[in-house]
Amino acid sequence: MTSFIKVEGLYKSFGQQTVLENVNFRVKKGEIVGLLGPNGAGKTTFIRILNGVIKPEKGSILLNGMDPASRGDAIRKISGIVTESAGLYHQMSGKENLELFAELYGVTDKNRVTELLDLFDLNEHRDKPVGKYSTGMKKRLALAKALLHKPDILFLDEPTNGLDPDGIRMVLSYLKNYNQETGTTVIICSHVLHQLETICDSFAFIDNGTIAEQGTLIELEDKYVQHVTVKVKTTFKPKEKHYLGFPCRVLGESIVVFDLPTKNDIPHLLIGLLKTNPVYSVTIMNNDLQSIYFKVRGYK
Ligand SMILES: Nc1ncnc2c1ncn2[C@@H]1O[C@H](COP(=O)(O)OP(=O)(O)OP(=O)(O)O)[C@@H](O)[C@H]1O
Repeated sequence: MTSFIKVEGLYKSFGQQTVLENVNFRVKKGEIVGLLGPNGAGKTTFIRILNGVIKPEKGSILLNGMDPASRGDAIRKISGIVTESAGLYHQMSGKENLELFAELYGVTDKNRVTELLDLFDLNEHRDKPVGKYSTGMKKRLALAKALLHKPDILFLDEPTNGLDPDGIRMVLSYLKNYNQETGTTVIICSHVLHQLETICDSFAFIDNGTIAEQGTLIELEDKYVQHVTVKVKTTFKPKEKHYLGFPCRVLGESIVVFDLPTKNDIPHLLIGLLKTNPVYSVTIMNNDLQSIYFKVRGYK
């Protein structure tokens, strides 16, 4: 399949500081990609380069067949961006903000503003000044603003910062639904890994200015998680520190933790346990995005 975004050998420095170094990155159309990395890794810089706001020194970039460095205006016509500041006018109402930006973006569809106010549950607050909006409402309005011109690609820099768990769930589910309904490609930067895990199709890890790893959770798991720790809810109570040769320990009432060389040993363990005891659940404890993130970064 051809890539919607293809980056090869990208370099960017600010003065003496090299921020991005030999970045290679690919995204398929319609994918939601999580861009992860520690503070200062270069995520925002990378997004600004992809969106044509700043230029790299070296490397090739094609986004929908266009080079952002020379075709920034064309790229921004097909992209939406949500950053921390969001660029909303606080003295104006939500509806007035969207109407103003719709005009600036040349949106001709007269129903688009109402459609987005409905989609993001903001209709009730449409006439309230944005300065009086809650953080969650502002985030939803920023997303609505970014989607006014029906972009093919959406760049989101920390879209759930400052939101409570309800707000986070709401924003992420809007995003996922929107992506599924429209096939919009989404690049999302966040430090909250368990949130990304629920909505992203694949992940790219930026470390020391380069993409240290990119893939789906299954691909990353196959590469980084060989040894697995499983938590089993069962009435089985081990009398020894090993069971069927696997190290085990009691974690709490009806929970036993087993260390297995690979996930292919899980069926063998379960068949053994089920001969004598019921098993209510089995959870792998070390194959989540956060565990993989630390492995990619070289932590044990
Ligand atoms: N306009 C600029 N001029 C000089 N240095 C910059 C500029 N923009 C970014 N940097 C530097 O580039 C490095 C990467 O910054 P960037 O904002 O891209 O990182 P980030 O991964 O998005 O970080 P965070 O997770 O904290 O948002 C930092 O050291 C930053 O100080």
